[in-house]
Amino acid sequence: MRAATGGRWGRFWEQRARQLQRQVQAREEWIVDLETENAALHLRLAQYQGAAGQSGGASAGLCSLGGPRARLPRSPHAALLRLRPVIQALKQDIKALQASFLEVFRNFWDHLQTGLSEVAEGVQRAQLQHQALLSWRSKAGHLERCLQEADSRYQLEKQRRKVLHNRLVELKGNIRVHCRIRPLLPFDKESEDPASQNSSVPAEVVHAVDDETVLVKCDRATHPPINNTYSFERVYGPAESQQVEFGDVCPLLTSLLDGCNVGIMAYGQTGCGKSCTMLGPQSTGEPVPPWQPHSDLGVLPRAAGELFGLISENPSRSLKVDVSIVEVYNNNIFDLLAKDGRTAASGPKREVLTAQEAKQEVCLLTREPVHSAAEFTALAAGSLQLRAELATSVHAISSRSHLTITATLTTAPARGSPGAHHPRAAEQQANGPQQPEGSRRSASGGRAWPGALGAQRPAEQVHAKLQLVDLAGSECVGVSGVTGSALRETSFINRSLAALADVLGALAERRGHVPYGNSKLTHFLQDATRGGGDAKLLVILCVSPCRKHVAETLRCLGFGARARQVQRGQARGGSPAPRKPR
Ligand SMILES: Nc1ncnc2c1ncn2[C@@H]1O[C@H](COP(=O)(O)OP(=O)(O)OP(=O)(O)O)[C@@H](O)[C@H]1O
Repeated sequence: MRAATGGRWGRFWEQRARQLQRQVQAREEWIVDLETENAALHLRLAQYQGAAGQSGGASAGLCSLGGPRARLPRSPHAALLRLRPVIQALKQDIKALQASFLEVFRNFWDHLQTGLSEVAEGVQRAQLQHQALLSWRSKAGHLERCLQEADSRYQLEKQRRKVLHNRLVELKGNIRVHCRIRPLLPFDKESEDPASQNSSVPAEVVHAVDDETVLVKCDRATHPPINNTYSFERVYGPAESQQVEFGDVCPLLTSLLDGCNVGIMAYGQTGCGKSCTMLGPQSTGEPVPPWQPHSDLGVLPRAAGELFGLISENPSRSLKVDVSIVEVYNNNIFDLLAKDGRTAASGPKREVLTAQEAKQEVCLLTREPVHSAAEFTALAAGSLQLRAELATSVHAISSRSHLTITATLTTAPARGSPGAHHPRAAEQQANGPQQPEGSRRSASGGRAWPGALGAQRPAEQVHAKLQLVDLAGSECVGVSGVTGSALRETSFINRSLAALADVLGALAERRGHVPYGNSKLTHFLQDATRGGGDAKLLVILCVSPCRKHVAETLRCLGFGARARQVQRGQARGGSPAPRKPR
């Protein structure tokens, strides 16, 4: 019983204990919640305190706006009254700020609008330009096609023109004579005797009547009157320029490129303008004024320019130009390019050899390759320094020799040509007879074909030759006043010129024998003067207008008239078949 009662009480207290334990637990949880809430309230309080601090600072700021003495009264109403003007001022400031902001904004807007419209215009312009570009491009394409067509037409016309040109040259005759009257110069007066100076006969007695006629009119008391007219292919008056004169020479260069040998020769009395015509005034020691650098150039530099211009128009032909320069002095031939430049005398003496087909060759003649007009002229100018000159009473720098500048045009050797495999045979073919041991350098010009004999020299084909000849002046010994060795020179000059006249006379009369061999000059110039064929010769008669030289002038014009009578056969290579345009 007691045990049962004790068990009942035990369970009761056990339950009670559990109940109390649960209550304690619930109270602890509640405390935790309260503590959490308390912490949250503390946090909010801190936030409120912070906000109150800021508004306190703002009101202090407002008070400071009112001035140093402004103090917020204790009553809020009074404080508001004191703050009102400040607030009004602030409002006005804000309005002004707003207005200036609006102004700035409006400006910005205007700029933006302008910028946008400019961009739009730019885009429109770019589109238009693009369209224009497209249309120009198509026009350019069209023009390019037109140009190509025009170019091929031009090439065709060029070929036709070449054919016509050659026919014209043939019709005019392969030997042509021009006459150039130089102006009256100060030294003409100085050299005249006082009696003539006072005479009523005009100082100028030679006149160009028109482009083809020259008149010599002179009535002197002690001489029979002269009233002769001569006709030539072209007559130049004293005022006509070097350029005009070259305009008539130029077509011969086209013939040269077509394969014809061309000779251009200045003939006349001493001091009447041969060197000036052929070489330009520099050759006479008179510098060209710098303001007229090209106006006075003679035939040589102009022909060199034209030659290389024509060669460059057709590079596929690969024409090469070799130059040789020779002086015929006292009936001896001197190679001016073989000169080593250190000795004062002329270059080595060369002899004329007559090779097969009666073609002349000068043994061991130096041939210097040139690649431009400038090189050509410089080479000629260098060798001119070596030319024999003398001062006579007619001309202060009188040339005492005949000068021949020869440009040989060669084409590259054909593939498989025998010469290409046999250098010695090629050498002999190009150079004529074999050279002696002692003179090997000269045979090739040293610089032109290094290692001359035995060296591999290609078998070139000679395409054509251009010979520019500045003859020594014929002169009347009485007028030129020369004596001693100069007299001997004059005699050689006059004899060689007489031999030239004889050759032309024989050609004009079609004699069986043409006396080329009578002088080294005529022998050397066979290529240029020989009839029967493949050469075109232009003789430029240079005459003085002066009354004192009238006798020599008449002789010179007579020579020209005789030269005009020479009838020669058709030029070989004169009418090439039209080629396809490039
Ligand atoms: N057309 C011209 N216009 C102006 N001056 C000229 C003309 N032709 C020649 N002369 C001048 O006449 C002078 C003689 O000319 P140039 O030396 O050419 O004569 P040349 O016939 O070659 O004489 P030579 O046979 O004695 O060498 C030079 O002073 C030259 O400048």
